[in-house]
Amino acid sequence: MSDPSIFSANSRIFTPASPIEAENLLRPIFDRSEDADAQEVREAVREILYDVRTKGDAGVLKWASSLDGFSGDEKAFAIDPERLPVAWNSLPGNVREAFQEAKKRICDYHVSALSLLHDHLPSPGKAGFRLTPLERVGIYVPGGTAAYPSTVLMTALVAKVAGVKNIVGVTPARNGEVPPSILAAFHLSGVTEVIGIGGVQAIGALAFGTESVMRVDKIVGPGNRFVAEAKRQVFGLVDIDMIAGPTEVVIIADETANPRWVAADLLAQAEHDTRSSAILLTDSLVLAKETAREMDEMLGSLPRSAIATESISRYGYLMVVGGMDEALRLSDRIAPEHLELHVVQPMTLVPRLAHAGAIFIGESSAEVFGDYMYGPSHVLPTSGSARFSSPVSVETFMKRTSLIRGFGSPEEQESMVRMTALLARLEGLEGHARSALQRACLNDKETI
Ligand SMILES: NC(=O)c1ccc[n+]([C@@H]2O[C@H](COP(=O)([O-])OP(=O)(O)OC[C@H]3O[C@@H](n4cnc5c(N)ncnc54)[C@H](O)[C@@H]3O)[C@@H](O)[C@H]2O)c1
Ligand SMILES: [Zn+2]
Repeated sequence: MSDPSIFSANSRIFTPASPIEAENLLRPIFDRSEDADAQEVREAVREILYDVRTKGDAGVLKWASSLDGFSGDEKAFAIDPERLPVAWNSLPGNVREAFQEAKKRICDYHVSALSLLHDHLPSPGKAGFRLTPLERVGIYVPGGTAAYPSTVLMTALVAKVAGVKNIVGVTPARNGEVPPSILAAFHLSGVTEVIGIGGVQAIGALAFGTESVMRVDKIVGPGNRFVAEAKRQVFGLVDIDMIAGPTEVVIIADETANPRWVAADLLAQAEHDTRSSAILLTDSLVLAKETAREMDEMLGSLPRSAIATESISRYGYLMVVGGMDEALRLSDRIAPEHLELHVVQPMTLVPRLAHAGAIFIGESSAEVFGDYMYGPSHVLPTSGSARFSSPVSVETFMKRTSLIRGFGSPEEQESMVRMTALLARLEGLEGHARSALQRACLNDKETI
């Protein structure tokens, strides 16, 4: 653990002489999830999931009580739905107003995203597809060390807009209680089925089903490394949105950027978690030095300075590179969850960047607004997975069914019968060939 009183962000300024040196310096951020404890986490998760799968509610109870101090029986898993509106009404008026505004923006964005998705119903002789919402989805809301009601809105509202009928919220009770802000957020999102258990045992209950928890089709939502590993292990039995790792931001900035804003945005990311990563890529040594000075000053009064200092000292970088091209290349290599562009003409960089969960264009578009107020979900691919996966969206909660409606003409049919039978026999599947041949319009079927 770094000592916040002697740490200086200046020690995190790097001036690599070559692209390969820059990549080597950044290597620790790629290994954040694979530290010495990774194997232990996998084993611990396997044991808990085994208990839940084989013992049902008794398995859930065992781990909820030993890990989270849960007291009560399995009837206490489900939270009385009448408590949700009570929790909502207990929030101060200005907080309710902010939540309602967030809800409006999230719904507006996802309704418009949904309007771009269309079924393609096939005309005779064509193929198409249909999109259907999932029937039953579990929304995991983390709650081990802090309450994240914003995550309820950023997942459950998206599921609602997508048309999911049954949404079950799961979140750990801390000291026997689910924070009222979480219950209030479920109420605002229209979720009435809430289960007050968390961690691996909750993921197991959702995936396998127990006597008191009905299994779901998909589990969505972030969580700590135990939750992420549990989702990885149940994937296949149910679908999952992604395996969320520690959060990160990359800021690409030129000499025109405001170092105070850059510093504030780096620290906002760093305060999440000791394994968060906050990275500045700039072509200006002056900006890097001023940003370091601002960070040191801000860290002094930040309530979570111990966490932020720890994450900056391990995974924070103020990297001075040879030019914007190199900054863009490194950013794409990192494929950050969040990418901010503090440069003169930020829109010109967007087409040149292929990999990021969300791009915040221009220095006014701070990532923290994305956590709460911009419409797109703040549940985004982390740890470089933006190279191959997408943010939570309406499509997360939908699936596609192919629709097939015959061939366009007797001639086409005849030709397809012939080719299908040929390929089926090549694969040794005579039953397939005969099934196709049943549809032949030829006079002499045996000649095929
Ligand atoms: N990406 C996002 O959008 C987003 C949003 C909010 C939070 N988060 C992340 O979610 C995470 C929240 O973590 P958290 O811990 O506060 O809550 P959590 O709900 O993810 O995890 C708490 C649970 O972990 C289990 N657990 C704790 N120690 C364990 C052990 N030794 N063995 C087995 N299980 C154990 C407990 O059962 C507990 O209920 C953070 O990493 C945070 O950064 C991400
Ligand atoms: Zn954040």
